[in-house]
Amino acid sequence: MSDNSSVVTSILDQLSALGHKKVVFCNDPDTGLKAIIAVHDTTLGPALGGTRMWNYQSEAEALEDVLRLSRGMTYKAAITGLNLGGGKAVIIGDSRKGKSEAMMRSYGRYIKNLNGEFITAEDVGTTTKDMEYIRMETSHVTGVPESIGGAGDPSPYTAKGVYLGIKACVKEVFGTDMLAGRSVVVQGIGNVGEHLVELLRNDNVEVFISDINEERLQYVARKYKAKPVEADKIFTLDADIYAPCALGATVNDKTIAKMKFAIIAGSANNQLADEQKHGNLLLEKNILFAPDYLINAGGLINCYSELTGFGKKRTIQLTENIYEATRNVIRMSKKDNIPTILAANTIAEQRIADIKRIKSSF
Ligand SMILES: NC(=O)c1ccc[n+]([C@@H]2O[C@H](COP(=O)([O-])OP(=O)(O)OC[C@H]3O[C@@H](n4cnc5c(N)ncnc54)[C@H](O)[C@@H]3O)[C@@H](O)[C@H]2O)c1
Repeated sequence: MSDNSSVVTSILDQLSALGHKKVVFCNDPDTGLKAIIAVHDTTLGPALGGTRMWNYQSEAEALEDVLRLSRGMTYKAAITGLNLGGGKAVIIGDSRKGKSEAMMRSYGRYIKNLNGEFITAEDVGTTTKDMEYIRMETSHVTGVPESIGGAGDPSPYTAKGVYLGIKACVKEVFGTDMLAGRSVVVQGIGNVGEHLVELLRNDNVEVFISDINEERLQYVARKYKAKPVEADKIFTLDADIYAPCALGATVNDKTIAKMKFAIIAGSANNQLADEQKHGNLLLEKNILFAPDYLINAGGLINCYSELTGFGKKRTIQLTENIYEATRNVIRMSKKDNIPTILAANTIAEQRIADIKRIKSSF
């Protein structure tokens, strides 16, 4: 009895600590589905966030991930000016072997039961095909294939936003946003990473790449004339920019100590292992950090356009705003001598507070 109650208390404590509204645990033995849906905040609109499928070592690890990721979505939508709240979901399992139509449709039925409070899209380990299965059960899904009326793969827009975020940082550090002659390390050359490598190589940037998938590493290296690097060597490289495009928490005590980069700007969510501590450490080391949720919003913008019916032109316009939004955050960080992540959080929180106020008055 006491064991159980302490587990319940600790889960609810975790929700309170990050300000979550709701978490739904999905368990369907018939299809093997084990998922957690987290709704962080819905002040600005329905909570939209991708579904990640990952082989988590434990349920506690999966819960921690979904809580951190869903909070990030609230901030991402807020700073991007979208009328969306923040949510995220994780499915526990191996995306290469553990998926089936039945599992995805079962998961879709859990989303349906949330009556529009949560809307999903792809993330690491899920594809447009999975979104198509979810769509068979609920309309609360985006990122479905273009052939059935969706906005398709969000990754090119995410990569474009990251590229513009890099340019905004380069302008700050080097006085011009021309990228030719600069060097960038792209960690993780999956959907977003590959598009980013292409954009950078088109600008004659020297690009180093690393990925745990050796076959993919060699393929991308050949295709774009990028330079493969062993995973454990990247943090000591003498390059201008580090672009994390794999998983989170790669900016931590150990890696910061080795870094000689001038800029960190990539697509991975939650790059700082500890926002406060590592945001400050980067400020002290004079490494300019582009807040991840600000510059990787292109994919969310694409989903928003699908939801609202705005179309590609609007997606491109909103994605292009990322350059100026990044410059604004850098300006605020310099003026107040605070980490860029803190500046971005302040702008996002202010928008949420302002809209909460008008919604409560009439
Ligand atoms: N796809 C989007 O539109 C989008 C939008 C916003 C944020 N993101 C974030 O960007 C990141 C990349 O997304 P994606 O869609 O390209 O995912 P992906 O799964 O297509 O690619 C991730 C790549 O990282 C590699 N990888 C994993 N661990 C690694 C490690 N330790 N070192 C080097 N490589 C490693 C994988 O092998 C894979 O090739 C994720 O963190 C995701 O949450 C993606």
